[in-house]
Amino acid sequence: MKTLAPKTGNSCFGCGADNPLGLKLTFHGDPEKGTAWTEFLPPHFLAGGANMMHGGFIALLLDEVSSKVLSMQGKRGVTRNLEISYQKPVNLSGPVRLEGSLIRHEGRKHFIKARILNPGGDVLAESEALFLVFNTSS
Ligand SMILES: CCCCCCCCCCCC(=O)SCCNC(=O)CCNC(=O)[C@H](O)C(C)(C)COP(=O)(O)OP(=O)(O)OC[C@H]1O[C@@H](n2cnc3c(N)ncnc32)[C@H](O)[C@@H]1OP(=O)(O)O
Repeated sequence: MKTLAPKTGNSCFGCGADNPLGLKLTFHGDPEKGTAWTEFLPPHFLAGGANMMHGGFIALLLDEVSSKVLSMQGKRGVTRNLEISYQKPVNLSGPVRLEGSLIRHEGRKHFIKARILNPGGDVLAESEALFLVFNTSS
């Protein structure tokens, strides 16, 4: 098990310590299994309408936990493709869990699935992403 905490000098909206507007998320994961996860209480400024999270922020969270699957393995890459299925509203009144896992990789191309769950375990949104990694030769 590995933990990635926000670092000084990183202004990433999702995980950096130096973005005053950022979420400052800490992630956990298993590099060998290719997984990453976190749990947090979404702030209300992520709202879209009513008490629901904005769909763009849902995409951000899925992208973020997907990228952390790679970070856990010491890999650096960027999102080439992100396909999202919005299944239920993400309610802003309670905590959410983000989960990501590596499906497979073909050289620099890494295929990663991710999802957002409520405390009851309901899947609210899920995604499949293609990341292009810059520091792998396998
Ligand atoms: C410096 C580290 C910083 C690390 C910083 C980490 C920050 C992480 C933050 C969270 C993640 C982000 O939001 S990152 C920010 C959002 N993403 C970006 O800004 C990336 C913008 N896009 C790009 O820069 C570029 O498209 C790249 C580098 C990703 C790829 O360019 P490229 O090398 O020219 O390759 P490209 O032709 O586009 O396609 C790559 C391969 O994917 C295949 N491909 C494309 N779509 C699909 C698809 N749906 N399913 C299957 N395969 C696909 C193509 O056929 C091709 O296969 P083949 O012909 O090779 O076989």
